[in-house]
Amino acid sequence: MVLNKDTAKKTAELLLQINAIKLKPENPFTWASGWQSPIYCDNRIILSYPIIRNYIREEMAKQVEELYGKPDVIAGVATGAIGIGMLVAEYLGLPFVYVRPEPKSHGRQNQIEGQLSPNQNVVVIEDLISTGKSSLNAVKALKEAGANVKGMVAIFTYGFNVADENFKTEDIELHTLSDYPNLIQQASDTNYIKEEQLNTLLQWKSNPAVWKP
Ligand SMILES: O=P(O)(O)OC[C@H]1O[C@H](OP(=O)(O)OP(=O)(O)O)[C@H](O)[C@@H]1O
Ligand SMILES: O=C(O)c1cc(=O)[nH]c(=O)[nH]1
Repeated sequence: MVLNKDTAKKTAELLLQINAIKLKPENPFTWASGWQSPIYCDNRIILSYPIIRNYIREEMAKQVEELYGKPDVIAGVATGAIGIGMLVAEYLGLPFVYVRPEPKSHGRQNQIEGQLSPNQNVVVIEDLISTGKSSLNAVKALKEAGANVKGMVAIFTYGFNVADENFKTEDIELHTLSDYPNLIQQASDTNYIKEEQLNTLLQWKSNPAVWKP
């Protein structure tokens, strides 16, 4: 759920400006879920732009504070949200941990890196939600470590039903700076996407799990 319309529009505009939105309908991207997609939103690129990453950091930090006050710890979902999660934690003056997809196979065999104690209030930072599987896998690890997961703030969501259902099942609140409708609106207003590409994107969005070029 998008909390602030202006932030949603501005974030979409910035993602387009830094070419974080990639379109490849003829030779689709393979997503973490295994889905084939004509679009890829690479939020990692934000970290390469100091002014834009400061904007994203501040908007995420504001949402964390507005929704949850001061949690004890900020957790970033590895690897995409380690950088931005750390920036949000730094801005709020809070401790930071990051959560691997699975425990490391050597060393200390940690899945959660950093210091986390049972019963601490944690807000999770994620860069992007497709199915929500990666983020909720991190939530599961945090809960198993005894954390009190208050909710999640992410930069972008495609807003798929499957993700909504997954978050509902796990009883985790999700807020995002921007989402797919805002991105598409902004991309068509600025002629970033052509009509033919827009049609592909609309068709893909109606049934992404089985879409083929
Ligand atoms: O909602 P989902 O279907 O789980 O997909 C979204 C996830 O995919 C990306 O991570 P990726 O697995 O590409 O790894 P990375 O963060 O290490 O780049 C992204 O950073 C999310 O964590
Ligand atoms: O689902 C994914 O793997 C995914 C999609 C996307 O647009 N961006 C990203 O970083 N990951």
